Amino acid sequence: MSENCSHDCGSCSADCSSRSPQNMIEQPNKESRIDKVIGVVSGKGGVGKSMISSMLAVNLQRKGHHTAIMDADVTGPSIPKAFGITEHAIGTDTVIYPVESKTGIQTMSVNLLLEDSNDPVIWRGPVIAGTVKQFWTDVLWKDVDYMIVDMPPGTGDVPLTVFQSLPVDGIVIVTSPQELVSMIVGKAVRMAQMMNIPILGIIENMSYVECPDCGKQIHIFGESHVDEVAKQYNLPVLGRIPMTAEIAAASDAGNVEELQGNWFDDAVAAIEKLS
Ligand SMILES: Nc1ncnc2c1ncn2[C@@H]1O[C@H](COP(=O)(O)OP(=O)(O)OP(=O)(O)O)[C@@H](O)[C@H]1O
Repeated sequence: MSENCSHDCGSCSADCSSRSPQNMIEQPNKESRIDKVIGVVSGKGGVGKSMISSMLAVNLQRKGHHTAIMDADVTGPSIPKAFGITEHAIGTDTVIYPVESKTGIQTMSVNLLLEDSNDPVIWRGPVIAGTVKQFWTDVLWKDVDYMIVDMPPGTGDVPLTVFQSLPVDGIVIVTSPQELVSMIVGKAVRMAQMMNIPILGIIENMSYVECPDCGKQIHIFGESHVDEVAKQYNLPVLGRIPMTAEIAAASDAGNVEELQGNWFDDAVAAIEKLS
């Protein structure tokens, strides 16, 4: 325990004996039902974490599970755009209702609450972290089998809040071949261990480009090191997602629910095993 311990574990990440993460878990809205919560994390921005979060939700929903996405990336919210959601969330004095995507995935994002979704969110860390907490406590999540939480990149205030306040059942780490994979995975692993949260595995995005003529996989960022790193931390690789024009176009046009492909099968199976 730190000499200056204020006994407020919410503002401290020290791995000490007096930490009891379970005690800090917030209660969801009393009418919500949320079974499993899966966090999607990455070491830095732009590796495709939001795209992967969206596709995990899309594939789980396709398999008949009631699915939700919480966009905890408050300053860089991308979920409504990926799903083509333009309406605002509505609420009463006591609850906020999530907005449903075309296939019925329940979504909540700060962009659904802003008057103009182009407005920047210029809030300090504790306000952002408080917003994410409210997404859990004040939103009425109806009958959710799997909630995917799209985390902001890194290991800052908001991931810490999510890990401490939400009963996260597992995390998926997203990397890309050009990242310093070993260091980034190492940090995510350590954070999850400190919070006692299981790691389901690693997904490598933008792994390769496939030649449209011969089908050869071209590793434009160089050979991947994800296998070595996965072995080092004893984690499975849950997917290698190619860089494709279809993926880019679908997330830009709000059509992620129309994307086909079996790239997420292993990750979905790992999530389903949580039940
Ligand atoms: N496999 C892929 N193939 C093609 N485009 C992709 C792929 N993955 C992601 N993209 C595109 O890259 C951009 C960044 O992706 P995304 O928003 O999911 O990243 P992110 O890691 O969530 O970023 P941030 O954390 O900065 O919000 C998006 O325009 C997305 O459509």
